[in-house]
Amino acid sequence: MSTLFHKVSLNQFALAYKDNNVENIYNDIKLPQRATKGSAGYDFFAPFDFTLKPNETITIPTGIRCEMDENRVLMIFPRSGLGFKYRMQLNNTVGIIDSDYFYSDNEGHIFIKITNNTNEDKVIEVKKGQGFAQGLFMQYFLTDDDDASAIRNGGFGSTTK
Ligand SMILES: O=c1ccn([C@H]2C[C@H](O)[C@@H](COP(=O)(O)OP(=O)(O)OP(=O)(O)O)O2)c(=O)[nH]1
Repeated sequence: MSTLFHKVSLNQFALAYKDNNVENIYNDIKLPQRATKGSAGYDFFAPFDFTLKPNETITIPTGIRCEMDENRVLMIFPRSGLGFKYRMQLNNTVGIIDSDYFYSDNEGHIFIKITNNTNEDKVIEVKKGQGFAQGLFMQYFLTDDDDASAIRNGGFGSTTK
């Protein structure tokens, strides 16, 4: 039984983050953490600075992968602060990280895609190390006649034929 965040390898991170400075950015990546004893969400920290003008979108390679038991799922939500102040939104509304994603060829690298959906013309500025999304672990259940047996490899529609 385990539930643990890990970093993806430097090579894997470099496939998604193409920059001369990739090694420094990678070394500074922090594993998600809860802010307080009673917090439900593990904050995901920005690996680098980014700015989003109104209606702009960015896909953040978090550098993080998550190992968890088969009956768990990690759900990614916005942090309330950025949502309340700026209408920052996840493009998929909620990110679903499946337990078998960890074993994908991409090491289960978690991507978080967000958009500045402001209706007040606000610019979102997120600094490296700032929490910009949060992940919640949940338990899920199966139907009595469930017989899913396919093996996942990859994300975002990889199991859709
Ligand atoms: O915001 C997200 C959402 C998903 N994923 C990864 C983890 C997840 O296990 C995988 C597949 O996501 P999901 O099941 O939501 O996508 P799908 O479009 O239903 O594809 P699939 O057929 O691969 O299940 O992509 C992310 O990295 N970030």
